Amino acid sequence: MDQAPFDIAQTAPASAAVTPMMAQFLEIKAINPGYLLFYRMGDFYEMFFEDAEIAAAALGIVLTRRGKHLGEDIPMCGVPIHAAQDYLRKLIGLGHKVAICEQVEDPAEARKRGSKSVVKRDVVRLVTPGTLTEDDLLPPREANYLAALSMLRHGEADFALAWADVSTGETAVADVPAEALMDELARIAPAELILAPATAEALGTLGQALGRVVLSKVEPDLFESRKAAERIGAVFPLAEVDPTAFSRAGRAALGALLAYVGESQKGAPVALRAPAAERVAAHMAIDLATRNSLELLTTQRGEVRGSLLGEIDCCVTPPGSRLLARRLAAPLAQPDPVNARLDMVEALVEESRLCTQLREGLKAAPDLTRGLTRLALDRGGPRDLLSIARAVGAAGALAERLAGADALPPGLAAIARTLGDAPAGLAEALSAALDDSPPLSARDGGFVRAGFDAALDRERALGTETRGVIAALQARLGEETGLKSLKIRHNNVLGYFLEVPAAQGARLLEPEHRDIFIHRQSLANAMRFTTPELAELEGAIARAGQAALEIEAAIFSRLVAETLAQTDRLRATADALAELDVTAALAHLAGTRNFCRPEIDDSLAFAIEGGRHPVVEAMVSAAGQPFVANDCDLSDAGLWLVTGPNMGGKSTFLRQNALIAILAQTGSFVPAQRAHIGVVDRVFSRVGASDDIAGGRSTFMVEMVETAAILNRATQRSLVILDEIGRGTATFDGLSIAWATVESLHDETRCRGLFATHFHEMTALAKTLARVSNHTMTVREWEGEVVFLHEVAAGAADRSYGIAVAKLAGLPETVLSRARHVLAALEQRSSGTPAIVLDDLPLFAHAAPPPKPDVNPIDDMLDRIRPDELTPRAAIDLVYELKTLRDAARRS
Ligand SMILES: Nc1ncnc2c1ncn2[C@@H]1O[C@H](COP(=O)(O)OP(=O)(O)OP(=O)(O)O)[C@@H](O)[C@H]1O
Repeated sequence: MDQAPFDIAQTAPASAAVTPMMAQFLEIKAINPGYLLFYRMGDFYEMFFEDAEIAAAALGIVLTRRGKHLGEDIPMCGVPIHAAQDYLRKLIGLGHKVAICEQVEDPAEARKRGSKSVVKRDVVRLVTPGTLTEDDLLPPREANYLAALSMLRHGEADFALAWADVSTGETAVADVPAEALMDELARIAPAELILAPATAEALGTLGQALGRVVLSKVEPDLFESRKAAERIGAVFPLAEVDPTAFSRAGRAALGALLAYVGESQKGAPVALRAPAAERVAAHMAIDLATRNSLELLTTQRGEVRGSLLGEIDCCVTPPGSRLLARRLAAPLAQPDPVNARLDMVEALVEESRLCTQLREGLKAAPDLTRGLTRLALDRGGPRDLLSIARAVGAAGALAERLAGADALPPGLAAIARTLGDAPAGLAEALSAALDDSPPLSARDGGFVRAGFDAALDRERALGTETRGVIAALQARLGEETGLKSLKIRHNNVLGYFLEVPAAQGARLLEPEHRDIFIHRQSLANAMRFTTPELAELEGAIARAGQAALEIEAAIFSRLVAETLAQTDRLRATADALAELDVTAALAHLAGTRNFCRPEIDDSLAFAIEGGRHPVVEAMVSAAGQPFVANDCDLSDAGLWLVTGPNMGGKSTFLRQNALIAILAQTGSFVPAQRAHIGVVDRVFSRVGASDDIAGGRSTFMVEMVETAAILNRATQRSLVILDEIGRGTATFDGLSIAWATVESLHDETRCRGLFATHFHEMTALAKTLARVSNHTMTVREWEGEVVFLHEVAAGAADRSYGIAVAKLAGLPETVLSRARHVLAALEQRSSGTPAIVLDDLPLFAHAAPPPKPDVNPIDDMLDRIRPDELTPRAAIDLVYELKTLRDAARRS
């Protein structure tokens, strides 16, 4: 511990030059710009100057002042070490980056250099949103990506992205054409994106659209592609990763990523896996607006609950959930790999007993990847080792279970082989050595099983025996001194000591005892002593404890080394476990939610029978209502114009078809009776009129920019979902834009599409455009009320029932009746019948409110009475109240 933690204050008079500690602080701060410096002082991390102001405000902790620097007070705040993790989580969550600066020498060493010398400190770790490895800083079921974006103005690719989840080691690289950049970033959704300042500038305001991503601008040097090759070579063996296999931009991005991760871990090895080279075209492209509108991984409020992922995630392990999220974010774009996944799911749908058993078995498999990474970074503990042992054990059992099944599809057979190849010997060695519930950290010992190591058992026995001897000593000294209340106790400050009540303490200071009892401390009620014999026993316990700790530390290191030597097999095991979990979860989902296997091929089919929206269905059935399934056939460039009342279910219908395509290409069964889909290369889903105030674009501007993106980028293979495009401007402008958009999608793009609109005029398009057809959400009118049937039928709606919906929403009757009046006039005008022009309507002359209905207050009260719920007392009160009402009525 630092002996002079506050020497900033002690040795810095107003006029003084910079103190040695302040000099050290400033030097470390200068080489870590952009980071809040957690500066270790004793049991606290302290922050100074602007860091203190930022952290105090962010964490809601007290900002104090301590000492002076160049005549000014130094703002300071601090967090205790034991709670540092919580504060770190908060700061990182707010997008801050933190440099952890520890004391890196024993204070005794510093003292040898002179009483004023400062303990050496150094930054041991940079904590940034993208480089977290600690379990309590990471949500277990979500990946946490760090991405590096490189930009080449000339060359093989415009941009390249390299990204990694530092906590699991998963790494990937992809060349990304400029037009696909935002889609890819939306897919990966990194927590932190590193880029050179020039790249940031080129992105301009696009960067803002990335939402919660923390942008870390770094030296352009980091992206130098020649240095990158060296860095790649230093981290991965050439046999595993050939730097020349990547494009120049890809190398630059990967090199920068490795450099940044290396720097953040400060000398610990970069524990990443050989990067997978990803092809952008291999995935269905889904841009950010579509992801948001379809609420794929999170809702628009940023919650998993209520999103598609939240609804379908039945995985029983966190790595399974992470893999499912990754797949859902990047559905495949070729039929074969999709069908291979579907074969696996189908096999488990058909073998539901096997599926249940596998899911049970998977529950026993802890998350081994994150533990493995922590061990590689020297940040792991005995619990991580035990998790690995248990996961491998579970893998073995699952492999056996799979081996018992016949005719597994190739994907499941491969999983069975990998699981069977899990390092069982290692798991046995770990389980034999480790206690069943070991502590988190190896530092305190106590995690090696009794009977595992003879030398350790001996030292432990010595400690235990000596404790027995101490108990005997207490009894003997009590006898010898005649002080029955004499007790031997232990605390962290004094170690072992004898304690007697204060009144009896004086006896032990008398000459006959003085040679044996050495006074240590006087308290109000007690006096504390030691004896040479006790000191010796204490020494023996400490030596045995120390020796035991050293033996345990050596065993731990050996086990870690043995585990890390199996890294490749362990990672393969982890991958197979996650894939099995996802497959079994999708099979379970298909079985419990009545999903069907989609037929996926190269055609341009899009034929859904009895399709449902998985999230709305769950919501509606939770409320005890049935969900109405609907067909949709857009095969061969069909465009459906969907009209119908507000609240009729148009948006639900549109989105459910996009979700069915996404689920199908993820390799999942789909909520439908039958589905035939020719692979979709991109899905666009737009809802008219949502604004982007933060991005500085008006409602209508957003709508038009997005419509332009669709018209420019959709292909014949795309699926386009447009929900009320054109509603954000004057009726005729909106109608003409919507009209022209549908024509262009029909004639030029020739994609499959669904278009919901309240512009009934557009239904005329079906007469002129061959593949446009009209569909409507059916309603029934009953006693002046509208009943939504949620059924899609051929044909066009004749009205929007907006006023009926407004009534449901509780608009006052005066406003409703006025609206009906205006509507009738407008309808008359547009149908060309006798001209009531709008000017004729007394627009601002409100109709008088309808007279209040005549309610007799006595009847009203009687209606409200529930006799069975009345106490005798309340009944009497009621009789009085009724009489009062009757009297009042007579008077009026
Ligand atoms: N197929 C269905 N079966 C049962 N209930 C449904 C169905 N579709 C929609 N609903 C219910 O109707 C509500 C409104 O649906 P939706 O938002 O799709 O209507 P809409 O026609 O798009 O309305 P608006 O034009 O006002 O945007 C949903 O929240 C859901 O509760």
